[in-house]
Amino acid sequence: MLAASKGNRVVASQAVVAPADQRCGLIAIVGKPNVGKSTLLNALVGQKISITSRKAQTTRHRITGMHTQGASQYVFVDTPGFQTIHGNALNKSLNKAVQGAVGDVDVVFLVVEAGSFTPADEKVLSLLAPGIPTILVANKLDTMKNRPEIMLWLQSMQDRHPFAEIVPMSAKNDKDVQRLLGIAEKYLPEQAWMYAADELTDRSEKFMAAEMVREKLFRLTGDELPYTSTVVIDKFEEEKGKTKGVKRLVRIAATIVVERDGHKAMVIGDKGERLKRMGMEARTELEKLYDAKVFLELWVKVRSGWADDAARVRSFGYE
Ligand SMILES: Nc1nc2c(ncn2[C@@H]2O[C@H](COP(=O)(O)OP(=O)(O)OP(=O)(O)O)[C@@H](O)[C@H]2O)c(=O)[nH]1
Repeated sequence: MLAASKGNRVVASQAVVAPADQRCGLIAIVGKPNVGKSTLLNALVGQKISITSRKAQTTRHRITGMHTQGASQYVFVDTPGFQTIHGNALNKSLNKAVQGAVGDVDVVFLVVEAGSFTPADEKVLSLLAPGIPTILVANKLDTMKNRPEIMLWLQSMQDRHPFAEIVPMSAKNDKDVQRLLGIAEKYLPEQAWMYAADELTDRSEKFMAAEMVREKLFRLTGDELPYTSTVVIDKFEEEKGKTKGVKRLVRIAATIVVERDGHKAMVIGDKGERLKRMGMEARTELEKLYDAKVFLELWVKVRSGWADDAARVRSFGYE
């Protein structure tokens, strides 16, 4: 129920935060293996979810989770390559693509074990694009008991690199995690949220499917179609790829609900051309977003006055 309680909390805050006052930024969590990146991510997000961004410029990232609190939305991205850095891979597979993945985030959390900074840590640090604020997360502080030693180490870290911040903490301590969020907040650009504040459920991909069809619907019908038209997802089923390297399959059936017969004809278009195009475009984009094979069926239905009918709206799953 973590997601639900979180959802309630952030929805409440959403009501008072105007888009002009919002902050939203992409954060890459990097570090050599076993320093606690996953533990930290899970603690920051509340639960691990997989969702992709609506923002075109972030398609190189896989969004692993987000956290919305007060006026700020933290969007955590995966950086393929960094997560698997070890041994020989350091020299072989660390290439420009990996660097690119962290080249356009707003903040980097470089996670290391407090009290230690090995050549592997150094390597990760050297791959970070200059100019992006990097917060050194000195994790597993709880395992270090010697205070003077910690102070000396922190000092040496300060001398080593112009980190934006150095945060000694434990990913297993909720207060520390909150403190990290507070410290990182000022590095999030002042811009509107990319996601709804409560978009933290496993229904996110389904939500994205409706959004995508809706986007095509309005783009391809121009201003003719009233905004009361909507998209309902009737079916969203996924089959995991059983073989390694084979993409999972997502089957979606969606209904575009319009108010009048005239609107239905408009959506379908001449010989069904428009509806076909909507389906094709939405499918292509969803395949990219989900990194999956997508089958998308689109239907159009007329529901006169449906938008005024609260019970019916509820039955469509909009509450
Ligand atoms: N004592 C202590 N242990 C921690 C802390 N954070 C993580 N760990 C432990 O460190 C181990 C590695 O944590 P992960 O979160 O899997 O580390 P990771 O960096 O994601 O590892 P890779 O997936 O190999 O890159 C686990 O056993 C965690 O329980 C911490 O703050 N204190």
